[in-house]
Amino acid sequence: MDPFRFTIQARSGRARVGLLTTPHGRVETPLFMPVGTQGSVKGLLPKDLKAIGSQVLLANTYHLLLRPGPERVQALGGLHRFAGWDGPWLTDSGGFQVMSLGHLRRIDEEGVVFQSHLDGSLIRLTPERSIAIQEALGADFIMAFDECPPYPSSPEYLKASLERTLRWLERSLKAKTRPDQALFGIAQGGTDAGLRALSTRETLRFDLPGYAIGGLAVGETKEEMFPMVALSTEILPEAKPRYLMGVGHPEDLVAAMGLGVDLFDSVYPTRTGRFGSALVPEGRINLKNAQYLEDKRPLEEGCDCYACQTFSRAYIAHLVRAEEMLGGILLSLHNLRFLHRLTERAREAIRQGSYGAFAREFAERRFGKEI
Ligand SMILES: CCCSCc1cc(N)cc2c(=O)[nH]c(N)nc12
Repeated sequence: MDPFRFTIQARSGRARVGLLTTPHGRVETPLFMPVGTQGSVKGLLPKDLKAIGSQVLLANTYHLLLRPGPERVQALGGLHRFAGWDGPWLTDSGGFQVMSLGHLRRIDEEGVVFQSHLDGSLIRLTPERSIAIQEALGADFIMAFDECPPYPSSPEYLKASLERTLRWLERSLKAKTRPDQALFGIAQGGTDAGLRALSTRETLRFDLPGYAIGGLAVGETKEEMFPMVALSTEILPEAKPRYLMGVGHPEDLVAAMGLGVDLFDSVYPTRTGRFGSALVPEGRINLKNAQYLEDKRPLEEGCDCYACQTFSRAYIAHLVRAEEMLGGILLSLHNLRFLHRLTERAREAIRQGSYGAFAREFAERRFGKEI
């Protein structure tokens, strides 16, 4: 039986609730995936991630290639055993991080050559090697090796790049050997509607368990991004999960879920938490601001997370000012719980057939008044 069945449980407009079966359990979509770049979601224990409703974690092939190395992770039982998370894992293919982190030396038909950001050593990544690494790491969802073009890029560059990504997808698929891993293709095309449609349609020529919308959330405006998301989900098949890569602001999740996106990831909630900010329905509060030093309220009234149930804004503001680790930990925990509660409420609204009302209520509270 297919280890990656995806069934639609409910619909409300273009939004949908899905049930996605994996070898490491069933998950409900739409869902937000915390990013555990080097095999850990910074500062948070796997048991606490489970407690706040995290379902799928992400890790970076690029980072784990550089340190500790896929062979070591494989010898130690694979990502699930190594990192103590028994739910589903997704690994990105490495190309994006090379272009955003590594010192890219060359990109050609074969793949990319980059200089490690750790020790400057030269490393080659190809579709075949990316898949071999992801197979050794043992994630449930693996990504085809792609190029995420820089923003902005010329139409000529976007077209040549998406065509190469399609050839790399074919090579990624040919290199895949494990039936217990789901390979997602990644559509590109930047913010050019014609090229975005071309890349999405050509990616669909490969019958895959899921499809990612790549090349967005790379610096373009929301006005440029969302028409591409809408165009993508109009073309992508209803019956397969859609993954919008790198999107993690609450308002963007609400808009994209309304367009039929099922999976999200972003470092935003944990990174902004480490920098001292909490996500709240009205937007974001920065605990470095002196106004919170005597504020007895929780980060967010009504939030059920450990940070909100146990501590005041005043205490967390103190921790942030004192540069205590616990400050970033509590804020990361709350911010992830905030996004998981948002997707939980979204799923309930979809089941009730009232996603439109849910999105309007969210927008009124988020944009209706200043904090
Ligand atoms: C662990 C991080 C996963 S998402 C990283 C990411 C983020 C964004 N915004 C775009 C892309 C993309 O186009 N391709 C790939 N492989 N990854 C992307």
